Amino acid sequence: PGNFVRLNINGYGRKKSFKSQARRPTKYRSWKRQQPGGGKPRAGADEEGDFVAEALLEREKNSAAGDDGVLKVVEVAREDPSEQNLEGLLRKVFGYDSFREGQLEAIQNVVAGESTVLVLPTGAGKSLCYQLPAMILPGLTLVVSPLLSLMVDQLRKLPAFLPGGLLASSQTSDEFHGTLRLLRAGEIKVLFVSPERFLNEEFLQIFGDTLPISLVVIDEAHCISEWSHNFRPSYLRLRASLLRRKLNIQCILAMTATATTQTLQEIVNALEIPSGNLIQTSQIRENLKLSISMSDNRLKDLMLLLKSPPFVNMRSIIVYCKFQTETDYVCKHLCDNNINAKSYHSGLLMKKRSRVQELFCSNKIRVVVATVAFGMGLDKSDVEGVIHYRLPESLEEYIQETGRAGRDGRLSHCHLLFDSTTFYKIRSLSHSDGIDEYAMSKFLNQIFSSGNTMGCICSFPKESTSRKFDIKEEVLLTVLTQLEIGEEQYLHLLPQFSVTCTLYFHKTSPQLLADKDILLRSILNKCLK
Ligand SMILES: Nc1ncnc2c1ncn2[C@@H]1O[C@H](COP(=O)(O)OP(=O)(O)OP(=O)(O)O)[C@@H](O)[C@H]1O
Repeated sequence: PGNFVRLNINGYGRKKSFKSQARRPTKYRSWKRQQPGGGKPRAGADEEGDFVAEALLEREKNSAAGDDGVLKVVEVAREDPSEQNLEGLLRKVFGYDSFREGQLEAIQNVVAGESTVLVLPTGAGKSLCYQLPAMILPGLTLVVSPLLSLMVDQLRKLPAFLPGGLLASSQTSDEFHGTLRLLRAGEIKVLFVSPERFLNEEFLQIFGDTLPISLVVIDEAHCISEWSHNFRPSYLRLRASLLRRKLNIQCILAMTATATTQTLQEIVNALEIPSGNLIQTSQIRENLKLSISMSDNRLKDLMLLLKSPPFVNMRSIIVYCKFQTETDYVCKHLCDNNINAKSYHSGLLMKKRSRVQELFCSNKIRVVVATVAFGMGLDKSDVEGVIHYRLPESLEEYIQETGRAGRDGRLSHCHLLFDSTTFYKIRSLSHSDGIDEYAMSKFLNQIFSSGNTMGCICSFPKESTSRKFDIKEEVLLTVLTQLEIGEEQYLHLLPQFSVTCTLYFHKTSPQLLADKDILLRSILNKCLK
């Protein structure tokens, strides 16, 4: 007693506590061991680690299947990126006969070093538009992606001959340095990065002058816009001026399936993309038949829908719900009524989620009842039906989710169960991102109060700060990010972390140490004593 303090940086966290020096359990420990030069896989590696490890293992198998002819085709396309030569590369490496609409133009732009926005519908083949250039371009291709599961999925799908790596915020220092070694050895050509990690000091130090970057790809670029359905505050730092200044980036490829005119404008402005370099094909999916019905009893209507044509004859259906509990509840109801269904949401263990996805992809489950977590990165071409059990919160969200159906081009059906209670709830929530001047000034006061002047570090537990000022966590982060990236840099955001740990002080008391070290002092201020 008296010589230790429990830190709970976010006001909540893992139940386990870790003594100083002890390595905290990692999501990716097994990953590093699968990398060239790594050791044996760890017994009991955790779920997400296994997932990443599998992706890398699969890639290793793929790369063994490469052949010398590829290098020749790459060389030819590099010398002269004509349609014919790029098609040669497409056939040799990807096994496709021809480019789809928008692909060739995007690839030729990028290879010529021209920043481009690519708006293609879901499943139209956007990934190819950076994968193919990455083989030709001399430097590294960086891909910023909003979700770890998306990054893992894309890493898994990289063709042989295109070695990839991944940097996400939850990696340990060992894993980070493992990827760094591979990068420096030139063993990584495409690097996936989370937006939180991108452009932070540690990240910038990696590059310096030694690792030239040929292309930055911003996947799901609509996350840049505060008006999009999926705004991510950390995407705000993705601006052309910053990229140029900090990493000497000249060419950016922004990709999205769903962007309104306003969102597109924000993307183009932030990334300084010339107006002529917008490639957009029709976002209308002609093969999707959309329908809607008013419903006072959604569970009953869902059952009816699934038991009547056209849904009764379908092999693959996704039912989208809003909440995890709703997902489980609806799924149980379907199973009780002899419908072969499984639920999928981010509350399930990664292993269980992969299993559900696998069973669905191999047509062993007919219906997946899921939250929005199921979909991004799902590339099952023959999903025949998508049912919205709840109203989506925006049109873009609806387009993304219905976009999972009919990726093979065959006629597919999407039905929305509309109920007025959800509608009014969503309508009132749509104003909840607002923030009044009083709350804002109280929050700013706390950040810049006399104790927190220049050169000081302060930390905010997200949950309690959000409660205290009655401002949503995402809005808080948006405000902080704006203070960092505006014309004047008022503060510098350090990476977020959420762990609970116990520190033991053996000789000097924490208070004495705190007098000498501002970091320790501000950490101690947040501790549960
Ligand atoms: N030129 C092509 N010819 C045939 N198939 C292609 C071609 N380009 C891409 N594909 C295939 O189309 C599928 C969808 O591609 P991809 O995952 O890149 O789509 P996407 O546009 O990123 O979709 P989403 O926005 O839903 O993630 C993949 O299976 C891919 O292999």
